Amino acid sequence: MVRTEEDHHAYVVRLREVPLLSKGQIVCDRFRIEEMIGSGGYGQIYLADMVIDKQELKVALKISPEDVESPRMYLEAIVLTELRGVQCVPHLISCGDYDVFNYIALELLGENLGQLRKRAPHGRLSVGTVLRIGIQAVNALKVVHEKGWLHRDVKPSNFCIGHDGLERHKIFIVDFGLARRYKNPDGSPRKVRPHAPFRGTTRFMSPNMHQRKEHGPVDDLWSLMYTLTELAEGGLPWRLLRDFEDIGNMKRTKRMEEVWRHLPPTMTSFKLHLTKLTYSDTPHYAHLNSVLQKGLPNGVHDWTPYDWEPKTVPQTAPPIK
Ligand SMILES: Nc1ncnc2c1ncn2[C@@H]1O[C@H](COP(=O)(O)OP(=O)(O)OP(=O)(O)O)[C@@H](O)[C@H]1O
Repeated sequence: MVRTEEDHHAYVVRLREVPLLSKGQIVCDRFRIEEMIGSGGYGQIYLADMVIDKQELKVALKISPEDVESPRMYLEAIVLTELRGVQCVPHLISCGDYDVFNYIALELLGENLGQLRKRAPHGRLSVGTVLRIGIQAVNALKVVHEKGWLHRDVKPSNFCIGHDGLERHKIFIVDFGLARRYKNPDGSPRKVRPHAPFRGTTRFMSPNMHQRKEHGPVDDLWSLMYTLTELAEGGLPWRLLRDFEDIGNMKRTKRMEEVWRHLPPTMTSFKLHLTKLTYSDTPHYAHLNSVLQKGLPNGVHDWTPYDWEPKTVPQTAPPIK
């Protein structure tokens, strides 16, 4: 099915607003729908109860209409299968089809970072929280890249915190529907395409992606840098621009140091490292993490509560690995 741009817009609005499943509905004899907890351009996410061995487990059920979006969900299921056991990725419980939908059942997570930022005072998270998010996110991307995948849609709403308790101190990466394998089976990078099709979310994509250059691990890290900037500063300078080329131009010309009013000057080293990398280079993840670590305000440690956690977390809690 080919959709015009207006059709697609109407489709996305409908997906975001109108739940396709209703409370109490049983999906595949196993999942009882509670409520819709998220939606995007390609699907809806529900909180559901899954009955196993007479016990109930709360899960996230992501559904997507079985049409042009099917390949995206198949791809997501493949990537999540390969990433099973990786801590910063939600565990894939099962996948399949139901009625006119494809579905994947996932470990239930908490709110996404976009929601947490919008709810925070002045629409910003504290620097101590954002830099520690950055450290966890760099580690998460390192694992995904080492498994041979690029995420290609790194943005605040694609990171969630854990569902409850100490899990709310952890950051998970979600939505692998735009992922791409960039390594050959022997570990070498795949051949560079002269013209890489546009993928991801314009606001967060790297300057290279604006020029439709091949995506590499470095491009996910550019998107992470823009993600951290939005979380700490409350927005990105190009947030009101609509034109793809105008946004790309502003990314190339705007000095990020002028944008970082809350993030520390050490962020310059983060950006500098990215500017030196090309498609096939392996980023120096440990260097990026040490830059973020150095910028942490005095008195902020791994176990210091994040902005959304109660301030009563025991100060002796073990550091996050
Ligand atoms: N495992 C999960 N547990 C709880 N909430 C989740 C889970 N996975 C995703 N979500 C929520 O649902 C939202 C949309 O999920 P996702 O990005 O996977 O859908 P999408 O349709 O591909 O979205 P987009 O069009 O933005 O790429 C996320 O931002 C997050 O808030």
